[in-house]
Amino acid sequence: MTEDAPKSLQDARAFIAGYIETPLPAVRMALSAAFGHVLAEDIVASVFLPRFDNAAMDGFAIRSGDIGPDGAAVLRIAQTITAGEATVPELRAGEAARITTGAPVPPGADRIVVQEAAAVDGDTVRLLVQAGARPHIRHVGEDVSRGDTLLRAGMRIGPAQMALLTALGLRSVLVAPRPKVAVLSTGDELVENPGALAAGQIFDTNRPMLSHMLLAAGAEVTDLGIARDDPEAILARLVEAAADHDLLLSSGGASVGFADHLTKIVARRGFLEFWKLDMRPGKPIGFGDIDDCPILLLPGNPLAAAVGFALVGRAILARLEGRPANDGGFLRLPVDRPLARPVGRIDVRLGRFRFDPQGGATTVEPLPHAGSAGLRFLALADVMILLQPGEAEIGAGELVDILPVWQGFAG
Ligand SMILES: Nc1nc2c(c(=O)[nH]1)N[C@H]1C(S)=C(S)[C@@H](COP(=O)(O)OP(=O)(O)OC[C@H]3O[C@@H](n4cnc5c(N)ncnc54)[C@H](O)[C@@H]3O)O[C@H]1N2
Ligand code: MOO
Repeated sequence: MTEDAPKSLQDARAFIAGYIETPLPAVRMALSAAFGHVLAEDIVASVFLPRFDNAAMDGFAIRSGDIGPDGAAVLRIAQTITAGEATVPELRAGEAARITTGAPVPPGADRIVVQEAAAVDGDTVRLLVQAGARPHIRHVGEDVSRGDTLLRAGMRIGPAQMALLTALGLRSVLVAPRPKVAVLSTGDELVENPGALAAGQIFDTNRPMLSHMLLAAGAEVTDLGIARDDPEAILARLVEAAADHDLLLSSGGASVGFADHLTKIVARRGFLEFWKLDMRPGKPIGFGDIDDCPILLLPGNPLAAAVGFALVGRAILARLEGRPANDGGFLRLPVDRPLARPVGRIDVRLGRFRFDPQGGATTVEPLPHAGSAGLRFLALADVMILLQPGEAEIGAGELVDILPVWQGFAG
């Protein structure tokens, strides 16, 4: 580590933004396979949406000139147009076309009158157009014009982006590949579930937790299993994985105990860029590389591991995918009760949304802080709350930084 290695969370995130300068090389991928990936190109519309004028309501397409001064029109039903119709004859004066929502508007027609305002009698229809009634036509290009830049490189393809790209008719897109992340748990006390626990042993909870946090964040996960507290065994697994992964993630052995080997391993084989941040839980977080593959050392305490992943791990993934490491900062919500302010370091607390039944603002209710080894309240939490250090107490209603515990594809 160098003298000026980051000590604060903010500096650590800024460091990562600079450390991972270039995103993973972009790949062209079938649109159908691209869900969850981050765009590596701007998307510029090559078509208009809608592609043709179409009816916004079920009813009758007419010419406004046929409406009398009293708003009434009696017209001959000359054609029926359903959605999907390929060729539509022109609508002449005195004619109406029965039409369904989404069907192409016939040339000559300039408004749809809803069927609720129509009385059909054989092949004629009597329509009553209310003053100020809307024409109910969706015009070519009113949603998207050819040449519009719709999505920017760095945006993730979620369900709505998928719908838009599909509507444009794109077959493939240029995206960042999913970062390949290898996850290793370390500790002599750890046992895989299912399995039998002997005295002093516990189930490895960090690996399933972190793996699913990674998957939810859009990564591809390799399970490296559990390594004993043996530096050579740990190193061997990490070196092997470094060859074909974009990030290594370890948990446990990150602190100062005589059986904590991770920082020494990284410093020996690669370079330890930073270790120990001014925050709690998550203090012994470390970051460096092994054989040029970035490695994030997470503490063994489950809450500390979750906090470290949420605050530093997601920032690394963001950079690998070509997104900013600190997507516009944190969300802020008012806390529902006073809280002691930490001194000299960030305190990360767990919180739950409180929706006001009277329709007032949503607030955050801090959950009890039961130490960084606890799992119970993490399982009840919606968010992590970042309490910035300072003097004055945090008052009820004061805005605090929050970030989701469980984040689906959102940076
Ligand atoms: N003398 C000091 N002791 C400790 C310090 C310190 O500064 N000085 N820091 C404490 C803090 S803060 C944390 S956080 C922990 C982090 O320790 P390690 O990263 O070295 O983790 P371990 O010692 O291996 O384990 C800590 C704790 O977590 C349990 N654990 C580990 N891996 C898993 C897993 N995969 N699933 C579930 N639970 C796991 C482990 O059994 C321990 O109970 O160090 C403090 N100590
Ligand atoms: O980082 Mo440790 O979990 O604060 O206790």
